[in-house]
Amino acid sequence: MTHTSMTAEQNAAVREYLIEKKLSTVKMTVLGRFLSGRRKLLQRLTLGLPLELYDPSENGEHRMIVHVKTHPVILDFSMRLGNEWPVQDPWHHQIVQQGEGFLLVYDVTDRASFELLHGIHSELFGPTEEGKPLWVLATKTDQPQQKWVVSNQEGEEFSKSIGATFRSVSAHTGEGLGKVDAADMASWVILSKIPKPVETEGSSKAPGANTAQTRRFSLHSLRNKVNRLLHKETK
Ligand SMILES: Nc1nc2c(ncn2[C@@H]2O[C@H](COP(=O)(O)OP(=O)(O)OP(=O)(O)O)[C@@H](O)[C@H]2O)c(=O)[nH]1
Repeated sequence: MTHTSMTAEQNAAVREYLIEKKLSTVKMTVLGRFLSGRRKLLQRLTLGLPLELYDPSENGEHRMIVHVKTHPVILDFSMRLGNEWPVQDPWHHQIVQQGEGFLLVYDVTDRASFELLHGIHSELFGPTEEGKPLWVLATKTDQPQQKWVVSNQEGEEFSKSIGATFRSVSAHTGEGLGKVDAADMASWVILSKIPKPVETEGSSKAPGANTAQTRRFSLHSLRNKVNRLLHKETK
């Protein structure tokens, strides 16, 4: 699955949440092997910087404003620079807990970077992360086919097995790293932050959500729940 559209009910729920919240921040955690291309990917996504340009202020933290249903949303990305084996680093546990959405990045020309994602997911993710949207990003897809050691099919199968959305991206060409892609991510994370929507007959699946989060929304009860959440957050 590379992209799923939101239903009309889900779109309405997100719109309603944003009207009430005025300005939302979405915290994204970026995980992957060192040199897998996370930094360049974030620089492309948040600054539109081409591959050759270097941002001297780079520290693994990136922010951008996107517009979701015309409302501004701050996307706040965190990653750890140059870390070989993230599961041994307590800081990673912390950013996973703080994350509201996750980008699991591998380099299509580096099998170790793909294998590492299995370990990252099984060791860093627990019940608290259930229902938080995940994306598996296959990067450096501009590289010639003969350099690829992980096919998109393999990437998609892994992504599906962990309930994530698969995307093929390139910091070189900008594939999958436009403002529209960022706004789409923000929408799904916002939807996942709206608590306990009521299940009605039928279901619709959000990217990255497992079957436990497969729901449809009753707008009336959702409005009450959003109000309750906002009331709690402003206390
Ligand atoms: N061809 C190609 N090269 C890329 C792409 N993204 C990153 N690279 C190259 O891959 C190398 C690593 O990229 P980084 O973004 O620095 O990787 P990182 O995951 O942040 O790794 P650390 O620097 O160790 O934190 C650099 O030489 C980049 O120029 C891409 O989309 N296409």
